Amino acid sequence: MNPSSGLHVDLSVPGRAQVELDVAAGSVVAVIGPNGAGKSSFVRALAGLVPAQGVAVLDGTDLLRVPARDRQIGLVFQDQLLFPHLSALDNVAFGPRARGRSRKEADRRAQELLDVFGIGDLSHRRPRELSGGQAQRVAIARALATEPDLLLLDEPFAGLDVTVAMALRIELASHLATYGGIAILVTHEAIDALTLADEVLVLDQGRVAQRGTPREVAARPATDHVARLVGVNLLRDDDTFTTFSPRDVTVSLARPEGSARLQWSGQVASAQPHGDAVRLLVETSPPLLADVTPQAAAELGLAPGREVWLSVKATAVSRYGADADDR
Ligand SMILES: Nc1ncnc2c1ncn2[C@@H]1O[C@H](COP(=O)(O)OP(=O)(O)OP(=O)(O)O)[C@@H](O)[C@H]1O
Repeated sequence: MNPSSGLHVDLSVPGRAQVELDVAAGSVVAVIGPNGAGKSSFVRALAGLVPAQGVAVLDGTDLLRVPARDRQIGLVFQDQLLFPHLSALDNVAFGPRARGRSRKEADRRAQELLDVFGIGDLSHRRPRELSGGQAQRVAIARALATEPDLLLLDEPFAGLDVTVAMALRIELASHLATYGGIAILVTHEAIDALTLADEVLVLDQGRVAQRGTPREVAARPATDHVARLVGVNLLRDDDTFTTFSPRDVTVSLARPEGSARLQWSGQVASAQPHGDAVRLLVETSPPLLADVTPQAAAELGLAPGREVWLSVKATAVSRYGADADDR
């Protein structure tokens, strides 16, 4: 990597986040982690919305030394609202105009972006005349319009209808594929981390718990949270990790016979449809996922609060880490 391109971060928001990170130009980084892990504090520090110590050097310039309004950054945050008195087109054209583009050129660019995000025909509408999903598309178009070197997206799909979120994800993915800048995306959804990102940054209690490609993080999650997010179960014994799929977990109401199996008991915390199955989150220690058929869920009364036993065959688990043979 050319030392003057890309992003080098070593920053601290005292008591909230401490992050060291190097990102190559053109990369998309997904930031994941449990509630309160410091994800928002980290991206808001880059945007200049919360005070931070340290450095964040983007293409040779330390952002933390640049006033927030002068940072070449596109923001899509839930609370960074659209200008209510401007049309969708004017909201998107605002940035390019403010940076000296002619009105005609800025409007042309804004219209192009609204077209890309499938709302070109709504360009004359004010924010209050748009649905949540449409307004969110305008916000993303606005963030991209200035061709920022760094794009920060804090849960851009939160609160949207599943279908709208999926469509927006696809549009954003195709845009990010050709975007030359760096994008940092905070998300609670595994699908974002796995499909949109080149790299995943896992935060936990304000610290970096893991970094890697989506494939690496999914194959070898370092925290319970990530394991559940990517849909595998993770047990940790010092430096050895054991993983198994929720599909390989047997759920029963009575303690399973036979000692050759790993087994746990706990209360069902949630039961959600998951493809053809019902995915249970069970409050064992640590919490585990189990997939059962809808028929089994109904027969066993697997609703939140139900006490169950979980078991898994030794042949269904894989192990990795210092003491495992690492296959
Ligand atoms: N304005 C604030 N002042 C002081 N502490 C804060 C403030 N905002 C957040 N915190 C604390 O900083 C820590 C990190 O919070 P942050 O919002 O960055 O986490 P997050 O990973 O984005 O969480 P979530 O997924 O819930 O949005 C938490 O302990 C939180 O309570």
